[in-house]
Amino acid sequence: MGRGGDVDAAGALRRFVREAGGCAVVDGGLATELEAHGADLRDELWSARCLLSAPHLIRKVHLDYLDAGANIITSASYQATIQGFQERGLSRERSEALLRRSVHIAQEARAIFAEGSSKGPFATHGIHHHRSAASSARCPVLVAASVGSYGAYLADGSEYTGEYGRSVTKETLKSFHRRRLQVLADAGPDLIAFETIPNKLEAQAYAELMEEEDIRIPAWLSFTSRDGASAASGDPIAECAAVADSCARVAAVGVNCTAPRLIHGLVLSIRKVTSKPVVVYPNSGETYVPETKEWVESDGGGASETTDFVSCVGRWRRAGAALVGGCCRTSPATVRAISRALREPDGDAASPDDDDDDLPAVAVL
Ligand SMILES: C[S+](C)CC[C@H](N)C(=O)O
Ligand SMILES: N[C@@H](CCS)C(=O)O
Ligand SMILES: [Zn+2]
Repeated sequence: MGRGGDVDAAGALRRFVREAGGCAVVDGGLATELEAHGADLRDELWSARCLLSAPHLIRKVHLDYLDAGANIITSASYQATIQGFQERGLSRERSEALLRRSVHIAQEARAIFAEGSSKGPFATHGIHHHRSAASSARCPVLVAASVGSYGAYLADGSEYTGEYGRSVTKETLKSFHRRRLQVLADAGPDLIAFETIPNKLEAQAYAELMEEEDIRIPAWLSFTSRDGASAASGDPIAECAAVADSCARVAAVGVNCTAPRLIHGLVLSIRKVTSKPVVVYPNSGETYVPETKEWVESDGGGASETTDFVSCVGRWRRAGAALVGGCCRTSPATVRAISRALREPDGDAASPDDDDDDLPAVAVL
């Protein structure tokens, strides 16, 4: 048994999910919402660029997601790496400070939101809004430190293919992520979100790093998929989820930045190999074009899929999802609708889903 043998990260997250009403709301796309507010992310650093140029905008977007009912907000560190910043001429110290800053900005937003909430239902940071049930005092907001995959750093869209080349081994990935993970963990987030993972190798690297660095902060491992059966690389999703299941420090496992139409089947496949909470935060269903860093409508869905996104939330929950949010090209409006859908009687786990027959019981629900 590893050093994490006495850790029950999944149990702690299950308690949080229960406090949140049985299914927690994760925020929506951060980078694409920054873009919607005018940030230009056509850059190798993508959203991490805003840590340098527009930290106030990052805080605003976090606040918008909190206003929309998010129980968990995710830091702007997805594409923030020490290597990426150093390639821009920043010192190691400054690079590490920017990583810490990403977590602190989210924590600042949470504090501002809490202060506004305590002044009454319509007083949050001076904006008249409808206080959501999800943001009740009973359920504290969690800050997740985002760790984007090695593919994110490559800035070539390989978080959607998992094609890192033969020379990239598990050790390469561990040494790439090690210091970054230490710095982010030291900044004091409540969770670590290893997200947009395209292959099993990177999941193994993360699980080993959590043990070797004795990271006590619960983490989730969230994969991308293009076919609904495997991670982007072609590694079966069940094998990827099993890696997460075998690590006591991993609190949840799931899928993000994947088309909504693939989510239901992926949740069912993941549930077959783990009783850890399942997290899903699909993108809009559009496809990312790395060369132009733009999104285009997909053949199989696109805009109409986005419209249907929220109507699927109850079904995903009945399939076993315990944390639901949005990824790229989703917005605070999406998160508000998810939050409402989960609070509706129909959004609960009471009605059995035909597809769930052969699945183990999940304690969180
Ligand atoms: C999740 S993708 C849309 C992030 C951006 C990508 N790594 C790039 O730099 O092009
Ligand atoms: N947390 C990141 C994920 C990108 S795939 C974001 O929302 O920008
Ligand atoms: Zn995304």
